[in-house]
Amino acid sequence: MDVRILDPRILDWGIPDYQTPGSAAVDLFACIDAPLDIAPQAPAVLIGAGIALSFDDFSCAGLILPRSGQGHRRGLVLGNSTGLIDPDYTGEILISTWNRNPAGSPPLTIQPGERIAQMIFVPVVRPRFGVVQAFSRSTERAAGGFGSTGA
Ligand SMILES: O=c1ccn([C@H]2C[C@H](O)[C@@H](COP(=O)(O)OP(=O)(O)OP(=O)(O)O)O2)c(=O)[nH]1
Repeated sequence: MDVRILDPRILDWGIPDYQTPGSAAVDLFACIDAPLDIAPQAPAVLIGAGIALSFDDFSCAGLILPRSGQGHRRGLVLGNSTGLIDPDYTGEILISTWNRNPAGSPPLTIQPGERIAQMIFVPVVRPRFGVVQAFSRSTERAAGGFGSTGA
């Protein structure tokens, strides 16, 4: 996969980490010029990750996820819950950054180069839909969900 480095500071912040063995994810850095305050419950802010990708083919996509520590401990999560990077997208990867803490909490300050999210790559399956009136195969679960099997 080709990557364009749109912000040269990425090279100092850790592009070698993109190949860390054992890590499933690529950390994404906040490419901002100065510390950025994000108020609790304010509309999500788009922060550039300083990279653009060219996927080798359309069999893979990227998913942007929160970092556990940032989200659980600090309250810094994604305004879109999960970001989907389509394999035909060649623009800068953007991180929808949201402070989920209660109104009245102090703002969260994002530092330039801070790792605010992470991205994984997943295979894409493209099932061919055949439109039917009823399914020919039955299952034990059928339409049961949302706790239908117990707590
Ligand atoms: O967190 C994100 C989510 C999306 N994108 C980029 C890559 C993605 O391929 C494109 C479109 O995202 P998506 O398909 O989720 O957006 P949409 O709201 O469905 O708009 P579109 O009509 O552009 O598909 O925006 C990001 O950079 N970061």
